[in-house]
Amino acid sequence: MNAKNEHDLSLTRRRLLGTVGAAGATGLALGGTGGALGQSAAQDEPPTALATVGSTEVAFHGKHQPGITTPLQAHGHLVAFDLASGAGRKEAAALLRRWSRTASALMAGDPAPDGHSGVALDAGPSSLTVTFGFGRGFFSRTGLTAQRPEALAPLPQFSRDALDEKRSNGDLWVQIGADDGLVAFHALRAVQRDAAGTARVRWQMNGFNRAVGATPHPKTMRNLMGQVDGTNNPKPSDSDFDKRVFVPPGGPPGWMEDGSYAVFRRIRMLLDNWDEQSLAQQEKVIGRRKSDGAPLSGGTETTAVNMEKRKADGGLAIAADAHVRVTAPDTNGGAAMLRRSFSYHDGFRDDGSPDAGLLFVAWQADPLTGFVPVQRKLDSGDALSRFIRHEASALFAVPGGAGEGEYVGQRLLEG
Ligand SMILES: C=CC1=C(C)c2cc3[nH]c(cc4nc(cc5[nH]c(cc1n2)c(C)c5CCC(=O)O)C(CCC(=O)O)=C4C)c(C)c3C=C
Ligand SMILES: [Fe+2]
Repeated sequence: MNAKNEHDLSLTRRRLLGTVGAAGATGLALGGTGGALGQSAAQDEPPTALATVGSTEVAFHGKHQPGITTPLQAHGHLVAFDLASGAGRKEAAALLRRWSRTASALMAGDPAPDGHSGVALDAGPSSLTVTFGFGRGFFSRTGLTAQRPEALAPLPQFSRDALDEKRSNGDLWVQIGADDGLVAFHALRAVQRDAAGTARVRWQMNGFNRAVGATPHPKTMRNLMGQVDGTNNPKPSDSDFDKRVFVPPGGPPGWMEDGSYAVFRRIRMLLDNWDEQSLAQQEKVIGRRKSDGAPLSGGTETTAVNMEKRKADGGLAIAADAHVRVTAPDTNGGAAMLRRSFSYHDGFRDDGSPDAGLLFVAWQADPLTGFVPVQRKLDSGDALSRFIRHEASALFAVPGGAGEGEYVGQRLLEG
C-alpha cells in the first residue's frame, strides 16, 4: 500500500468513528445488520456509522492501566517477551515509550504510529485494551533489582503443577483484548513489531470470550466447562475493591502505586472426563447450578452462598471440597482477586482430547494475599482439580496507568 492510499484509508476510518460520536443511537440501531451489509457494501457507498461494538473506545491514559476493570472482550492475546541480549534499561525505556504510543493510538482508533498492515483499517477501536507488565527477570536485566517489588517473588510450586517453563514467565508481558478479532490481531502484530531488536517473543497465547450482543442482555461469562464464571468477582462498586486489586498510594514500591499484580495460569480442562459426569456431579464440583450459576444452597446467581445449608438428607448443600467453598474469601483469611480470564482452544491433542481451557488471569494488590493462599488450598482439596491441569504460570507487576504525555513504566525506568 502506498503512503497516499494509507492516508486516505485512515481518514475514512477516522470519519466513520467521528460519525458515531455524533450519532451513537444510530450506530446502535445499525448494529444488527452491520455484518450482512459489511459483506456486500460497494466501495463508493457513503459510510454509515459503526455499530456500538466497533465504536466503543477505552481510555489508554488514566490512573490504572486499561484491561483490568474493563469488561471482558471477545478476543484476547497474551504475549510475553524476553529482553534481547544487550538490551538494558535505556532500550527497555525506549520500547515502553514506543509501546505506549502505539497502544494509545490504536485504542483511540487511529493507525499505528509506525505504519500498519491495514488489517484493522475498516474497524473502530472495538474496546481494544493493551496492558503492559514486568516479570521478575526484567529487573536483573535492566539493573533495577533495587526497585523490584517483594511481591514479584516467584510463586510457590504447587504439588499438582505440570508447568512448561517455555510457556511460563517472561521479562515483559502484554495483554491485548478487543471485541473484534482483526483489531486484536493488529494490536498484537504492532506490539511485536515495536519490540524488534529489543525483545523477542517468549510465548504467546490466544483466547476468546462470548461476543458482545450474543445474549439478550449482559450476562456473566461462561467457561468451556459450561459454568457461569465470574459471579463472585470483586466489583468496582465494593468499598474494598481498590484495596484488593490495586497497590495503594505510596506502594511499596512507590513506582507501583495504582498498579496491580497479574497472575497468569494456563489451565487445561480435561473436557472429555468432565463431559462424562452427570449434571448433578458437575454442579457438586463447583457448588453452583450450571444453568444459571445459582449456589446449590439456594437463590439466584447473585444470592450469597450459604456454606452451612443442609440438604434434606443432612448432607452439606455445598460439598466440603466444592470449588466455591475452597476459594471463598471467608475460608482464606479474606484473600480475594479479580478473575478476568479468556478461554482458549488450540486444536486437539494426539489422544483426540481438546487442548482447551482457561487462560486464567487474576488481578490483585498482592499475590501473597490473593492468588497464593487460595491456590494452596485448591492444590490440596478442590473437587475441580481432577478435571484441570495447570500447564503454564507467570506473575507480572503491572504499573499504574500512564498520564497524558507519559509512557507506561516511566516512573520505574526514569525514577
Ligand atoms: C487460585 C485461584 C483460582 C483458580 C486457579 C481457579 C480456577 C478455576 N475456576 C473455575 C471456575 C469457577 N470458579 C469460581 C469461583 C472462584 N474461583 C476462584 C479462584 C480460582 N479459580 C475464586 C476466588 C472464586 C470465587 C469464590 C467466591 O468468592 O465465591 C466459579 C463460581 C462462580 C464465580 O464466582 O465466578 C466457577 C464456575 C475454573 C473452571 C477454573 C480452572 C479452569
Ligand atoms: Fe475458580
